[in-house]
Amino acid sequence: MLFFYSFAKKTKKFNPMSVKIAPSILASDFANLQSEIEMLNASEADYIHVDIMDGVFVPNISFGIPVTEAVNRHAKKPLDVHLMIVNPDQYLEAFHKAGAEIISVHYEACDHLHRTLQAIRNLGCKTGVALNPHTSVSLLEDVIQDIDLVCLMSVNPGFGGQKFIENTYSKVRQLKALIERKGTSTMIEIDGGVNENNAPLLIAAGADVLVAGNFVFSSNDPIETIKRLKSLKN
Ligand SMILES: O=C(CO)[C@H](O)[C@H](O)COP(=O)(O)O
Repeated sequence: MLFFYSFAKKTKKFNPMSVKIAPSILASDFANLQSEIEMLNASEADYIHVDIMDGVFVPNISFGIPVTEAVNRHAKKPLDVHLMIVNPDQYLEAFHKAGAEIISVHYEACDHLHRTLQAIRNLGCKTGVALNPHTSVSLLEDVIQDIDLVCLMSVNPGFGGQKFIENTYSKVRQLKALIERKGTSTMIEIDGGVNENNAPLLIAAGADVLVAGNFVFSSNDPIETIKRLKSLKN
């Protein structure tokens, strides 16, 4: 519970009963990043989702440490940093210093996931593990107690604006069952193709955090879109 409230400390409006929304700035206007962050500050978003892509782990390059640091300078919401990179251990400290509150690494990119999670914890950040669509949640059985947030990829990582993969619902239910069986307070985050049609089903399956890129930033009124997503019930 303490963990839950510490995430909320930077958030002005906070309703513990509602799903949390993490707009992905991958879909924002990079030429106007400061005003995009100020828009998110004024919204009901819970986190700012920051996608780091290296062109190796995923077939796209987004931005890196200096941009994350610049975002953090203006952000009044916690940064939820998703590392889609190889050798994440090498950059954990740099992203911590750049302002990350949650650091998610990919299961598929870590040879020694337990060690990586300890390193994230030792920096004082919350630990996140992202799973590609083909990766089974059962692989987290022996490490779930060390994970604050599991990010289930509902698209193949690398690009915004892709179609949501329907198998995600079943993965959310499996992960929820694992978390309940192990008695951890791990949050379930969904990333990719989230919109107001699939969001209620994801919430019903057990999702705690919804990442939304294009659905928010391509809408006519992103602040209103975030509010609508946040008010959705299962
Ligand atoms: O991780 C990502 C892509 O790898 C993005 O965060 C994700 O795609 C969100 O964007 P959208 O909501 O537009 O799908």
